[in-house]
Amino acid sequence: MMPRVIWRWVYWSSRLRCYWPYTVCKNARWGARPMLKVDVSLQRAGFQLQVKHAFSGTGVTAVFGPSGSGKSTLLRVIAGLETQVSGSVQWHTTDWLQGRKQLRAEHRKVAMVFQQPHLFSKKSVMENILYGMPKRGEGVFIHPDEVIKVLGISPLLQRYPSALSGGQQQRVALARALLSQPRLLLLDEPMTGLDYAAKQQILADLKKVQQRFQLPMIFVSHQLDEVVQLADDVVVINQGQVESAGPLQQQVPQLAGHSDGPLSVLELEPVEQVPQQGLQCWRIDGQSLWLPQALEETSAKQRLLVWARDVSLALQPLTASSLSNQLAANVVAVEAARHAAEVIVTLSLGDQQLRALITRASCQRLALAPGVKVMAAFKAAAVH
Ligand SMILES: Nc1ncnc2c1ncn2[C@@H]1O[C@H](COP(=O)(O)OP(=O)(O)OP(=O)(O)O)[C@@H](O)[C@H]1O
Repeated sequence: MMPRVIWRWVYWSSRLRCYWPYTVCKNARWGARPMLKVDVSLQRAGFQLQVKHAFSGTGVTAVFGPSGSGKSTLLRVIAGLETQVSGSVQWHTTDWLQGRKQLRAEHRKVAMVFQQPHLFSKKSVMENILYGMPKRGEGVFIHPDEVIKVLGISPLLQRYPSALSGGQQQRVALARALLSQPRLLLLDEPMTGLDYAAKQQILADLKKVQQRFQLPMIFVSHQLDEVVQLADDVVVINQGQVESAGPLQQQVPQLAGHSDGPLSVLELEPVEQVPQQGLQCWRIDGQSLWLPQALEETSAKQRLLVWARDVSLALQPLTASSLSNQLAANVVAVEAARHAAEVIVTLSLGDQQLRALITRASCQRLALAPGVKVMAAFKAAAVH
């Protein structure tokens, strides 16, 4: 009989996720709280990359910025694919770059997924995904069966790349990257050129991969919806330098500065309620939102990108309106917008913020000021 004290220890330590086999396995795989420290410089004709940043070694980091700002170059530096770089890149306690001395790309255990899937045309999907996998069991933490299941690619395994759509090819490239057993996954705009449905599928796959394998990811994008859906942290790059960096919610104003104007990112709680007429119910600040059903049903929290220009405000609930989603909120601040005739009204929804871009004239007519209660309405946008 195991003494009661040991049972208690096993029970509580596993509840607190500090049960030793868990801790040992996790640390053996990723190291305790790994971090990627980058301090590099790279000179090209008409362009200089000068980046100093400590990337989180967990979760998903988005590298966001305008075209030509150096996002892909930075990813290639991390992967070890740029020879003309100097400085330092350190993964946890291992130097990948020191001065001009580089650890070769294949020794970094980093996998990269590019805009183009680069599959072997003469190999089947199965052969493609097993291509970079270590031969024996050593160091194999991600099993092919699991990847096939998570990405739902079993019907494709016997096909050849020429018989796959662009989205399917990219999912195969992702499977191959995962089976190379990387400690870090780099994604360089993997959804470029895909249609809406294929893009949503890849986004859903990446979320599942992150949840299932807990693999740290850095992905490059200049698409705001991708960043909002995937990223825990955001690094904004401009003209080869880090302009700002931090958790997604903190970076919302910087993201707005490089996109189509002010916006909000709302965190929605799922509600156990049967979808009605293709709409699914979500909860925010104790209020309901009905939004078009996501591609895949989920019981997890979701993020919703709301453009401030799509939010309208009223002092009373709107009736006889096509706008079905209305939320009661409080005005927190009224600030000048880019155009002199407009203002940005920041509202609080519990501990979250929603921004509305309205005309200065409307703001005065409604006498909006901090503390005023309003109804905020916006068109239902799909949750992904
Ligand atoms: N192989 C190369 N040789 C010379 N210059 C290059 C090369 N690749 C990129 N550049 C230049 O380096 C700069 C940064 O390019 P990079 O591809 O990293 O930007 P980016 O932010 O990823 O852009 P995009 O979002 O358009 O892909 C640009 O000025 C680009 O023209």
